[in-house]
Amino acid sequence: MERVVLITGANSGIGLALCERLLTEDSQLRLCLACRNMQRAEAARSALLTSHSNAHVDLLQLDVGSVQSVLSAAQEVKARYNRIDFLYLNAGIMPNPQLDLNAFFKGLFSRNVVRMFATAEGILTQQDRLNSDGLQEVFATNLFGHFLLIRELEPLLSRLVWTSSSNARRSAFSMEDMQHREGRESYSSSKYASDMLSLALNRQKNSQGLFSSVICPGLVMTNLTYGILPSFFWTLIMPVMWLIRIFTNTFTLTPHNGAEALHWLFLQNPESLDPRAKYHSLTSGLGTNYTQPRQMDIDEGASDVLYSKLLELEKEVRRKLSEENADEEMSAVKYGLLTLQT
Ligand SMILES: NC(=O)C1=CN([C@@H]2O[C@H](COP(=O)(O)OP(=O)(O)OC[C@H]3O[C@@H](n4cnc5c(N)ncnc54)[C@H](OP(=O)(O)O)[C@@H]3O)[C@@H](O)[C@H]2O)C=CC1
Ligand SMILES: CC(C)CCC[C@@H](C)[C@H]1CC[C@H]2C3=C(CC[C@]12C)[C@@]1(C)CCC(=O)C[C@@H]1CC3
Repeated sequence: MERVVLITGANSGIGLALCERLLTEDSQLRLCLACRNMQRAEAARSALLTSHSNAHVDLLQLDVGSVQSVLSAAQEVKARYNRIDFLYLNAGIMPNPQLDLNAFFKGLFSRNVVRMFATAEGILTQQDRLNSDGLQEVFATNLFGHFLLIRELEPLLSRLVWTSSSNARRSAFSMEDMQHREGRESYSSSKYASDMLSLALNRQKNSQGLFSSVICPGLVMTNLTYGILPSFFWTLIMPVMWLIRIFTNTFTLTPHNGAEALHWLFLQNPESLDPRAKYHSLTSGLGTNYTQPRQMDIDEGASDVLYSKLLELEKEVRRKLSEENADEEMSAVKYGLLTLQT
């Protein structure tokens, strides 16, 4: 039977590499590339069809950072498919990243140097902003849009896989400020929230046949990392990166390597997976790829609280949206009446 796989943020980086790997694994697959920019989506589709000429590759317009776009895209998915075998929640952003060079050089000579290279703890901050839905952009894109998509598509779903990060950190997340309006680690906070949400989804939905997993791709050279340091700089220091890989297997570096755990999960029976584990893509000093589960630092109770808070926020945004739509209808009627009178 043809399996249907939907991938958000599939037009570049790890998402696109995953598409390549899945098509190589199963040529009968129906892939749906959910992207915000259709030109970039078309380019990705062409690239995939060059290497897999008979592949079924569909495109879906989806901006996960916009409530209206998620709701419209979900309608479209329901019209097109009667089930989604795998939903990869991969789209993500890290806007305006700032590297603290002082902390980086201090870290180089500390006991935490390997940890710093693996997680970027203490050396990376971001500047976030409000989007047009009145939500923090990083939270909306990396977490809430995906949550809404799952809620809309729930009856069609069986497997969810989140692209999280080693940068996800408990101390960056606050339940009182889940959108991270206050701090400067919105990326870390959103990724920790996705880890929690995955656990909550497993607790709430496993009995109904829905399973969720989280992965960490390691440090990968993509548009996201080129936003932290320019691509020429990364190319320049590539020999150093290969050297560092001997000490930390988290420097996966290529999108293909980074997609290792995403691909590995595609081959696993969901019942055999640990809902409290994050599955890491790792690459050894000799360049061998493998997947390793590592326990996440998460409370089950807290994950349930986050789940309820997301449900509340969902209600609120839906109410706001229907009020806005009603207002628009009213003014259209008023405008129509006015033009009729004149
Ligand atoms: N690179 C790394 O080292 C690591 C990456 N990750 C995570 O991996 C995931 C993939 O990122 P990566 O491949 O590195 O980076 P890329 O920037 O190459 O890929 C991100 C993808 O997400 C898409 N995207 C961003 N915002 C939206 C949106 N609002 N709606 C729909 N799609 C959107 C991008 O589309 P567009 O091209 O239009 O911008 C792009 O296709 C992210 O979740 C990231 O946080 C985690 C750990 C490490
Ligand atoms: C000499 C070089 C190796 C210096 C590079 C220093 C930093 C730019 C990087 C060290 C650890 C990296 C890292 C990320 C970005 C680049 C570093 C901060 C991520 C935050 C990228 C996105 C993620 O999700 C996790 C990565 C963790 C490690």
